[in-house]
Parts: sequence; C-alpha cells; structure tokens
Amino acid sequence: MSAVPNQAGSWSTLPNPLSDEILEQLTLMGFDTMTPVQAGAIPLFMKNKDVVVEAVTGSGKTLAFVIPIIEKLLRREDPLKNHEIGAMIITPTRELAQQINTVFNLFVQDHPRSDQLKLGLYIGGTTTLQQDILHFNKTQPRIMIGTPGRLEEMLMKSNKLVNTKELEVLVMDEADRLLDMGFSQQLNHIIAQLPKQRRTGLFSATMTDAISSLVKAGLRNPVRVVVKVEDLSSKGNTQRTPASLEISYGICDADQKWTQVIRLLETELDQPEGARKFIIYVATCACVDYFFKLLKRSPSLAAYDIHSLHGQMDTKRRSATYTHFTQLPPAVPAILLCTDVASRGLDIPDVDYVIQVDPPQDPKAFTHRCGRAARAGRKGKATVLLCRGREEAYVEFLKLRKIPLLPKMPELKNSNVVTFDTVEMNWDTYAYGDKNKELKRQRELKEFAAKPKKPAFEKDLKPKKSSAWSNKTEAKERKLDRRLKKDRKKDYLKRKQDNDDDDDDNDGDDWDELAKEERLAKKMRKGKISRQDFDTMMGDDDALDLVE
Ligand SMILES: Nc1ncnc2c1ncn2[C@@H]1O[C@H](COP(=O)(O)OP(=O)(O)OP(=O)(O)O)[C@@H](O)[C@H]1O
Repeated sequence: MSAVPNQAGSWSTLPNPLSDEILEQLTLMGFDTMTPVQAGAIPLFMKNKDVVVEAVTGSGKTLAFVIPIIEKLLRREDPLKNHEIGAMIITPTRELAQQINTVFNLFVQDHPRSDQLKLGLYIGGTTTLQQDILHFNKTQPRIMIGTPGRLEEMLMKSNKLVNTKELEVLVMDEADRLLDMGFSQQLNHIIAQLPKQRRTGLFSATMTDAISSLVKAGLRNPVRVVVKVEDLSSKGNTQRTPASLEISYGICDADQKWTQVIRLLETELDQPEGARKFIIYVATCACVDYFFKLLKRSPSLAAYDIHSLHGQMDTKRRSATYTHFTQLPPAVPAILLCTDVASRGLDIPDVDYVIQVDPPQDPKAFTHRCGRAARAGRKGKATVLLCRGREEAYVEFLKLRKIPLLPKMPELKNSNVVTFDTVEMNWDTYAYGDKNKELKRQRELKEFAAKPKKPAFEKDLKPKKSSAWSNKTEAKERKLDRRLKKDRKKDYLKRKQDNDDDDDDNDGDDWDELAKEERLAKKMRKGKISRQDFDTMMGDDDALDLVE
C-alpha cells in the first residue's frame, strides 16, 4: 500500500539547524520532510522546554525525541566522562525499548563522535542485573534505554555505577501506559535520582488525566503538543486515529468470530491487491497459544507465515519472533497473533491489517492496536469483531471517544453465516503434536482401557440424594435383596441349631446335605463347576444319564 507522508516542511526550516550527520542520515532514510509532531516538538525540546506530546499512532513521535537528544548531547561544552549519562528513555515494554535502541543506532553507529552517543539497552529478561552492570562498566553508555524495573535497579541497587548529575534529557515513551502498568513507584524512584535541571518529555498517542501526577512530579512548566487529525466525514471535528486508517467492525455470534477471522484472511489472500501482513489481537496469553495452533493447522491459511507473541513467552523467543516478523518482505503473507504486549509503539513495517477478535476494555488499547497499521501516512485497515447484542454498543462508545468506526466490515456484509453443526467427537483419536505428550497419552489410554470398569471412588457407589428416580428404584431393590438374604441366613442358622440339639441323625444329614447343595450351587453360579458336575456331585444319576 502506498505511503502518503503527512508533511510539515523541510528539516532545514527548524529554528535550530540540525547537524550534517543527522541530516545525512535522514536523507538516507528517505525522510525529506518532517511530520507535524516532529515540526511541533523538536524546536520546543531544543529550546529547553519540557513537553507533553500527544499525537496519533505512527505519526513519527520517536524521531521527535531521538533527534533533539542527539543534538543536545553533541552540543555539550564538556564531554561526558566515565559513568556519566546524558539521556534516559523509559518505555513500558522490552520490544519498544529495543525498537527505540534500533532507531538511535541508525544515527549514532557511524557518527564521528559516537563515543558521546553510546547506547545502553537495559530491559531485563535476557540478561541478569550483574550482566547489565558489567555491560555498563565496559561500554560506558551515554544514553540509557530501558524498562522501569531494570533502570531503577541500575540506578538504585548498584552503588556509584550510573552518574546522573550531567543528565540532560529524560523521556517517558507511552507515558500513560507506564502508569497504567503500575510503574509509578519505579518512575518516582528514578526521577528522584535525576537532576532537576533537565528536560523531560512525555510521549503517547493517548494521554490521560492520570498523567497529571507524573507531570507535577517530573516536568517544569511543560508545553503540551497535540497533533490532531481532521475527521474528514464531519467538518470541523477531530479524531484520534490516523486519517489513512480505515476502521470497520463486524457483528456476529460469539462462536462465529474465528470463522469470520479465517474468512477474512482467505478473502484478502485471494485478492491480488489484498492485505498481506496481519496482526490479530486476542485477550489472553492462553488464547494466543490455543488459536495459534488452530491457525497453523488451517489448510486454507497454509500460505501465511504465522507467528505468536505474548508476555508469558520467554524473552529470547519473544525477541526472535518480533525480529523475524518485522524483517519479513512485504509480499510475504504473514500473521502475528498476539496480546496487548505488542499493541504499543511497535513500528512493524507494512502491516496492512489489524484484526481485534474481541474489543479491548480500555479504548486507549483500541487506538494503539489499530495504530499498528496505517503508519507514517500509509493506508491500512483495522477491524473489530463484536458479539451480536452484548458488544454492539461498543461502536457508539468509540464514537464518543473520537474514534470513528466507518463501515460495517465489507467482507461480512453479504455473508450468509451459518452456525456450527453439532458433531460427536471422539477425543481419543486426537493426537498431541508433541511426541512425548502423545506417548504419555497413549500409555494412559491403554491403562484406562485395561482397568476394570468400576467407579473411581467409593463414594460414587452411594447414590446421591439428588440422583434420578431410576437410581432410587435400583437402590430400593438392592436393599430388599440384602434383607431377604439376611433373613434366609438367620433361618438357616436357627434350623441348624435346632437340628444339632435334636437326636434324630437323619434330620442332621438333611441339613448337611442342604448346606453342601448350597455350596455347590454357589460354585456353579460363579462358573467354577458345570451343571453336569453339580448334578454328579449331588448324586443325581438321572441327570447324568440325560446328559450322556
Ligand atoms: N519524517 C518522516 N518522514 C517519513 N517517515 C517518517 C518520518 N518520521 C518517522 N517516520 C516513519 O513513521 C513510522 C512511525 O514512526 P514512529 O514509530 O515514531 O510513530 P509513533 O508516533 O511513535 O507511533 P506510536 O504512537 O504507535 O508509537 C516509522 O516507520 C518511521 O520510520
């Protein structure tokens, strides 16, 4: 999809001219003009103003702080000495910190004064605090980029490691998210370690009222920079999402959501000019794992390179997935299935389409998720699937938040979706993909089949009070049967006792005979002897004859 950059004049129009090396790098990147947020924020930052910058996703906020930081450090009269840092950038996620590090690196790696611009990335996860301390001591970074927890540890726990007294700039990217994620304590600890004479910048596409506490604690007379987007459908109004982003919604029953997702992916693939790179957001890490397997096994999606990303994955895998996905050529059909861990700030080139399987509770998350497409003026699409009835009001809710949802999802408009048929499933036939898990499952199935089928627990034998009527009848019958047996035994013992007391031998023989008969009958019932054996042992010759 073609890029339509939102231009705001040439770099040369900035009141404080940029250094040649920076301009050269911008030319190399093909960035001839500034974006509005860069034109608004860079001069203020350079003029020693604190800034609170709110501009739509993909509008170029990163360079709005990267460029002034580099320029400020290069213009220092006294170069930074060992252990001294000049700037710190705090982000809510590791991926975002890595991305900002990459952007800085484009400008500093070949810079003739790179010793004053060395980068240190501190995000935890893949490295221990000890390793990060070693790295700091060895490389002596001037710009620290990281997540709040690890940066706090570096400043507080390791004595005299980081000297902050010369720090010039502090940036909190996705500042509202830093607070939402409960990092305010770490942020306060970090800010307390920094000199008051510094510049501070807060950046996000969605600033909230909660940010005011951070502004009070960390900023001095800040200037607010808000870059608005005109809502072309209603004159004079503004919106919080990029103009080049087309947002639609689909309404369906809850059990049809994934049918619709797959349908949409198939439809785009069938079109020569259709979207190729998708990000699909789901609510939880477990959903990512589950639906990742499902999508991978869908034959109609075989052409897609499918990846998953969530916060419970180990950092190495997260990082490898993220790098791989960002580096895929635009023409390769690809899907990233993820949670909100990948919703903020990530600049993944050529994402054409964002699908939200469920609407997020926080409308800010909606804006950031959609904003992974249509970056830097490119065209992009975003769709949210809403449950018929209970989620339909979300459309009005977003309108109030200045997020216009345009048409209903065109792919869904003419679809005649039928609900799923009920199918009897034999789960025993479904194998695990993992060999070891499958071996274990097979073993357990065999063991289960070999076991006599009786209730697992004794208590299962006792019918529950609330059991069905037929069960109650059976229980009554069993009780009656037991009582009859008991009565017969009592009767037998009584008569045997009477017989023992009696002098009449014949009567005694009769009872012994009866007992013998009963014992043999029992054996026959249990299948230990045949009817023929029984008759023979009881001396019934007629019967023997008959059998012969
Ligand atoms: N002056 C420019 N001209 C053309 N493209 C630019 C310019 N500045 C930045 N870009 C490109 O715009 C894209 C988005 O930039 P960036 O990631 O800084 O956006 P953002 O405003 O921080 O978005 P988000 O709110 O999602 O974090 C990037 O791919 C970047 O390379």
